[in-house]
Amino acid sequence: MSTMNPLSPEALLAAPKVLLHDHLDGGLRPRTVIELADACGHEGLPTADPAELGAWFRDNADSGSLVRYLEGFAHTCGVMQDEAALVRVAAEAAQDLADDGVAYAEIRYAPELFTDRGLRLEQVVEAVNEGFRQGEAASGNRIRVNALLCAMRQNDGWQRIADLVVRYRDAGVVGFDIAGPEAGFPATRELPAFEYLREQNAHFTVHAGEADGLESIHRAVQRCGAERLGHGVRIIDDVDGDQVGRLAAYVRDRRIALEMCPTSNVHTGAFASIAEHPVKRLADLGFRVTLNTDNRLMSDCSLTGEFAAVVREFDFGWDDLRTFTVNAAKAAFLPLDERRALIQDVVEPGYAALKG
Ligand SMILES: O=c1[nH]cnc2c1ncn2[C@H]1C[C@H](O)[C@@H](CO)O1
Ligand SMILES: [Zn+2]
Repeated sequence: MSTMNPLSPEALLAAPKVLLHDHLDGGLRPRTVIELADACGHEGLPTADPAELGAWFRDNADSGSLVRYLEGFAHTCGVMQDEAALVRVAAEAAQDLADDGVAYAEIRYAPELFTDRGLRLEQVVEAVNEGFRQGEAASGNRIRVNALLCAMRQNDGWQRIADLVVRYRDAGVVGFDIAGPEAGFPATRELPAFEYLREQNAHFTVHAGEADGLESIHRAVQRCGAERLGHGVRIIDDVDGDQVGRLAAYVRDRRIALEMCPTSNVHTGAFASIAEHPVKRLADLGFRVTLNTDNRLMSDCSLTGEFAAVVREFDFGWDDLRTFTVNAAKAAFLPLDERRALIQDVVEPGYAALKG
């Protein structure tokens, strides 16, 4: 650990960060949920007090079950059913991440969840893009944001979302994902959507190895062709001490990024505590580990906070945090020149300055 510059909260906030796994509908400001609910007539919020509502989301999320965790999204998606709301939520997300020291983010959402009041999928994508552009500008362009579009694994019609990803590939959408409950909804349920994306040379990540085990990771990587894994934490089940099994070795050797979200993983019951999280073991074994937020509202977290939590628990130093950030920049769904520029012009100088 560097003794030159302590890993203070201020220094961690200032460190340039790259965020690959953050859900738009999991990151609203509590006050915005309340104001939008008022404006659109969404009923059933447990309280109209922002601090209490934030605590309610957190308590609901900290349930030990992914299915329970996902229940909180009814209240965020419920208030995101018109274009103005989507623009606002997306703009605020970009600003909040910029204020958290995030230089580049890929924010994901499922367009089909915002069509209850008649919006078309294209209107959803365009409104969210507009919000990201507004948020970038409002932050003084301290951050750049791209979108990932999710299909919900329990719903049919993943191909429609894959089509949107290809259609908007030059307009701020850089990849595809599937989200929602893992158990009972394998990633191979609509395999042709992934085959289509590969045929189109489009990028995708897959939520796997969070609630379900190694077989879900095997399906995502070997059947679907995932370039990154959402969470992927159960890959640790294929590791015994320093013995790395065949699937884990494949994931490590192909540099398939693990989008790890420690606080969220504790809330959904993947691990009992951050201390039991495999982030350090996997990093030591050479996996392409990245640190992420998942759902900033539901898990009451920030990327700076996730950095602080793993520093506290595992004694990571500046070099480790720089490695996690470079890993994320390398795994971003950006063209190679832009990934290199992010690393050389933003990440490396930022950490060099902080390290002292
Ligand atoms: O950690 C997660 N695992 C699986 N699905 C998730 C997770 N966090 C959020 N989601 C779901 C709920 C959202 O409505 C959806 C799209 O952002 O993705
Ligand atoms: Zn997620």
